[in-house]
Amino acid sequence: MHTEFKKVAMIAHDGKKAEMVGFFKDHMDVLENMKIVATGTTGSHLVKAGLEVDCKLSGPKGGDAQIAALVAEGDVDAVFFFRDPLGKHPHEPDVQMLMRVCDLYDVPLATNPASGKLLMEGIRKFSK
Ligand SMILES: O=C(CO)COP(=O)(O)O
Repeated sequence: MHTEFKKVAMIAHDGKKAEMVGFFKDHMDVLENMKIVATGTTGSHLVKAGLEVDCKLSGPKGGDAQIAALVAEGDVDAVFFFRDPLGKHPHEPDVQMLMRVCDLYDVPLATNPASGKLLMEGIRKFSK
């Protein structure tokens, strides 16, 4: 199991971006000690909220696939992916692939804010 958290990925579907920004601000104390990578549009929102973020392509243009590749390479230690279960996503195969790769490599994946909070508390504990 992952006990060292150096880099996390943050991704949110459009209907969840506001919640992701709030979540990001609420956990600034943990995140400021970490590298952050994000899909393009999510990342641009997070940059505005105040931290350095490595912004990949937008999700529908391949951003989820880029983050999946980082997970497969062992370069991402946890994924926060706030999904919108009511939305339609043209890149659903990429979304499934990212989640599958997290399961394949046993990388923690939080797909909603409630599980995100619990994962962040775990990261906080291991980072002490
Ligand atoms: O589509 C996404 C996740 O599947 C998110 O991508 P953006 O952050 O570019 O909107």
